[in-house]
Amino acid sequence: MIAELIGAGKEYKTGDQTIVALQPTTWQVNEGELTLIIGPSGSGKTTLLSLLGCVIYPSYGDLWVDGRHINELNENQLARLRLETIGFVFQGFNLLAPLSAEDNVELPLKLLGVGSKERRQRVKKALEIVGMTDRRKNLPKALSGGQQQRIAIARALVTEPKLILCDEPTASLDKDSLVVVMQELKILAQKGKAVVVVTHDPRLRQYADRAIEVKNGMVTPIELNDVQ
Ligand SMILES: Nc1ncnc2c1ncn2[C@@H]1O[C@H](COP(=O)(O)OP(=O)(O)OP(=O)(O)O)[C@@H](O)[C@H]1O
Repeated sequence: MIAELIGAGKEYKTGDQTIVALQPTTWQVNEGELTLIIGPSGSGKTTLLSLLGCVIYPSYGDLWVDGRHINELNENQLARLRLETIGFVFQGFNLLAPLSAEDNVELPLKLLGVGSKERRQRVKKALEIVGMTDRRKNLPKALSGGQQQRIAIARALVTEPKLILCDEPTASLDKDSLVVVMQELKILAQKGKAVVVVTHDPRLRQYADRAIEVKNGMVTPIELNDVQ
């Protein structure tokens, strides 16, 4: 198990209003699995992903990621944990426009203080895994959406994170790119990573090992066949 919520939930206070974004939830994320998070807009999916990503603290309950009790860590410790343990892939790719593909992939390693020789080796390997070696010198704008997402996946995996969190990773992609990106994420799960994907797209169920549904802030496990 890489992450565990024990009665963990989140509420937001805006003015005198309190919004329960995620009700108390007990749930585990396992290595070697690709898990889908589905559910209607505003139901709490991103909130759940943000908790797993150690981007926000739970308002109640306990959150454990990679054996660390998140409730007890300060912001700096969380930032370090994110950098070392978690890879993020977003719908909008979030690549830095002035940097080449390979410089984007290299960035997290620089932030971690990895030496230049090892950085080069790891960037090379990550680009090979996503099949983007020949486009490594390109700026993001010279790449298709699918290619940019593959670079974003290389950036997410270059630090060898145990947990890869994806927020609508295929939403901006055509059908062929969707297949390539999901096959890559599936292979990462088969190699032992925990991969969690928030999606509205029922086509992704064929790549998943399990699924949960979030509705009105409530998390319920569901059968993959019922993903729609
Ligand atoms: N920072 C915030 N401050 C106040 N309310 C918030 C905040 N973030 C989320 N919420 C509220 O919490 C609820 C859950 O939001 P969340 O973004 O987790 O839903 P979602 O399922 O990811 O939605 P979508 O599919 O539209 O992205 C919503 O009612 C949202 O308005």
